[in-house]
Amino acid sequence: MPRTPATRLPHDAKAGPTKPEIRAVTVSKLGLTPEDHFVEVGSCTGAVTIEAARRAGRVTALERKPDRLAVTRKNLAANAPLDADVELVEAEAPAGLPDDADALFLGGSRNFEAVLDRAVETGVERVVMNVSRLEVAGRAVEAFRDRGILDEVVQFQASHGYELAGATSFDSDNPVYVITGGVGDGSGDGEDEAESAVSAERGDA
Ligand SMILES: C[S@@+](CC[C@H](N)C(=O)[O-])C[C@H]1O[C@@H](n2cnc3c(N)ncnc32)[C@H](O)[C@@H]1O
Repeated sequence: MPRTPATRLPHDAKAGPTKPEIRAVTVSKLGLTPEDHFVEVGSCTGAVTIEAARRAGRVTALERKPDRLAVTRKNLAANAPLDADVELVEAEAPAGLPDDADALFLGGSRNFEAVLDRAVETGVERVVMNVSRLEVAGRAVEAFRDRGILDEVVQFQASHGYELAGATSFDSDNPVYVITGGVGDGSGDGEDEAESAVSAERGDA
């Protein structure tokens, strides 16, 4: 199998990029295939957009800040050729979200509840949201659970080794919460699951 090229990000934005280790986990959770229409909220540097464009057939990337959308565009060009048809949209989601997404990634958290509502309405199969702030992560997990679309929450924290006095010490990145779910995949049976878990803990028959 040909080796996936490294993602080049010569152009910088004020936020991002999502770190390579988190991108690897994110695209794996999204399970992208060439049949998929992948939609991203908050493309910023385009780091996730580029990796998704190597896997999905179609990519729609939304970014509310025009200067950051310009960075997405430039970094995409720096990684050409990419297999997917890529459309960049300047919009603050849920505005601008297409109705036919198979996989949705929320890298930006503005209006995330309304974005999740749209995901439910339009039946998005796979939804992944990355959050670094604790309070937002808590609200986001509740929002997935309330809509019956929560599969799992994984917290990642990578540390990078560096040489110190002939040995290896580590610099740690901030932790990131990767929340995954989706519509119609049998996930998140909401109240039923919650009730059985509580019963099991209480030792009910
Ligand atoms: C943490 S950055 C995303 C980093 C990106 N994954 C990368 O690797 O560069 C979040 C971005 O989402 C954008 N954003 C937040 N909420 C948004 C929304 N509802 N619609 C569109 N863009 C949004 C912000 O402007 C910001 O650029």
